[in-house]
Amino acid sequence: MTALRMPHRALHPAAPAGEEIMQVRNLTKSFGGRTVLDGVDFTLARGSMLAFLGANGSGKSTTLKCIMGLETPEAGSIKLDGTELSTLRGTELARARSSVAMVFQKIHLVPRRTALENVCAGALGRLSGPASVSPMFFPRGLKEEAMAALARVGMADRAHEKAGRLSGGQAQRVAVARALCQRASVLLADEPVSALDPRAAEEVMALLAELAHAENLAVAAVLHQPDLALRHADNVIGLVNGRIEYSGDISGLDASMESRLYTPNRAAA
Ligand SMILES: Nc1ncnc2c1ncn2[C@@H]1O[C@H](COP(=O)(O)OP(=O)(O)OP(=O)(O)O)[C@@H](O)[C@H]1O
Repeated sequence: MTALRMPHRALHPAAPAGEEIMQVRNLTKSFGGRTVLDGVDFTLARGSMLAFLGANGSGKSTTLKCIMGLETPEAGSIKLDGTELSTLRGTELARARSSVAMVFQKIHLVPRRTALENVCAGALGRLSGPASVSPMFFPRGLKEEAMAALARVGMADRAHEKAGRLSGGQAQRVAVARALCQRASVLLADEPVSALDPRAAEEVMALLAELAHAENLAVAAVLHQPDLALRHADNVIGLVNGRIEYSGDISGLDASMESRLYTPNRAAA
């Protein structure tokens, strides 16, 4: 397993830790007349990691999809850096969205491209001309930035390996490096470690927390394991049937709260 090597210097100078970068208010979404998100409120702050917990179907992924614009909420407000996303169109919306990166459970790397090329692809939103259509034309500065991002996640020595030859944990770290190369200030992770073995899962969670704190990223991760949240997250949103059951510091995630979040059909009873 590749050792994590993390220089302390931040890759991109950022705003002060603790600054609220995203405010979500009254997020409401239904599918086929069934409400799956019911007035969800939360804030993402730079320099901290928020974990979304809750039983299957409680609305965790739908929350992230609404933020990413992959689902359209019926009501609610999503403000990024103070700007309501639903008021933006075209290039303004694209620019705002490019500051939000996503990491998925099924790692979306191009397997026949190298780790370095995959990381460079994080910058596609700001490239133009030939560089935007072929890795052959990626500028040297971008490759240097991508190498720094790979070093940041402990993967510099695998930069020229095809992504398809990496282990799940290594591939997920490359996906995180791609988000760094996107220069995102918000990193959303939907079950980022569900497909990884326990040790790789621990390493990737530690990496996400370390990046949140050292790079001043606002990280939000959907997790299925409360113990991972306890070890790595700063704050928790606990959902039950699309409603917030718990919102606050990780210290409030005790055994009684866990049982409230995971008792089958509790809210439906
Ligand atoms: N595109 C869709 N069409 C219809 N129903 C959907 C759709 N997406 C999600 N749902 C439903 O919305 C509810 C919330 O789903 P969501 O995926 O957000 O839950 P989750 O908490 O992420 O669950 P899991 O832990 O199983 O991934 C579920 O009942 C799900 O079946």
